[in-house]
Amino acid sequence: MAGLDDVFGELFASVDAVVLFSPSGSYYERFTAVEDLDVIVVGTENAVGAETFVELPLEFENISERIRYGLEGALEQGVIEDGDELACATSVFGDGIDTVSRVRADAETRTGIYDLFVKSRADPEVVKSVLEVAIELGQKGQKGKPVGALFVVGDAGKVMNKSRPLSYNPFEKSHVHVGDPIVNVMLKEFSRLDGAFIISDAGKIVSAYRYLEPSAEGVDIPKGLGARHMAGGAITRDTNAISIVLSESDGLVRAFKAGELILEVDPEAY
Ligand SMILES: Nc1ncnc2c1ncn2[C@@H]1O[C@H](COP(=O)(O)OP(=O)(O)OP(=O)(O)O)[C@@H](O)[C@H]1O
Ligand SMILES: [Mn+2]
Repeated sequence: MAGLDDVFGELFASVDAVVLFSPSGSYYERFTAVEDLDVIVVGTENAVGAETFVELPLEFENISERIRYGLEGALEQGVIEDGDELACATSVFGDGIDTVSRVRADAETRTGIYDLFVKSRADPEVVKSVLEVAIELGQKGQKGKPVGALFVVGDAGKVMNKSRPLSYNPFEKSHVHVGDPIVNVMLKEFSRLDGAFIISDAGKIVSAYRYLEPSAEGVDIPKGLGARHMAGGAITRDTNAISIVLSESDGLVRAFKAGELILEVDPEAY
């Protein structure tokens, strides 16, 4: 007679690899002890020192997004192949892993998020820090009111050439970098004012209050978004920068690269 093991076992029978999302050390060890099993760890950091590790830029709250982005990174790194069957083990309710999803890797559903972090001109840590600032700003707003903000990251020289100042630049003679706690406070404070922040590949804040003047020709951003998003999208086609935009009107954080919308997250979900 077939038992539960047989029925649920189909979820992980003959998979090409097991993908563990942020496992504990002891949980991971148990998998490495299984013979002939490919184990991939996905997370914001490699806390278990896994041999095969794929870094997530942020801990996606939505499980299907988390899995999708994890597998996209795994595909990009070449640790899995298009069409592979994977048992993805994640935590949905508690601290520990409590759920297994069987997923087939699909190179066609590629979003480009992995490129955004790993293959941009800017340092991945810089991109991650700016995304965090935008998400935090989206959660808290300015004194409780929703705010918008536009961050252009990388290829700063060219971005400066395609923009002009709206006001004096408070970062003119400073050498401050994203990620410094004080800078995060400053960025949030200045976000009340118009224009864009320009940030270098290494994370130096080059300028605030920049009015972007990219050519918007051929840039296709979702309908309903206005000038901030258009400028933010277009500058990434005209230069090798990426941009991260917090919308004052719908509260979402979006990232653009090469003129395309790559990522859309709701700050309230973090
Ligand atoms: N070319 C630009 N460069 C820099 N900042 C801009 C540019 N165009 C607009 N902005 C900034 O975006 C703000 C909002 O503009 P707008 O409402 O048209 O954008 P939006 O895409 O609808 O963004 P939101 O969703 O935040 O309203 C402006 O007040 C200005 O500070
Ligand atoms: Mn608007």
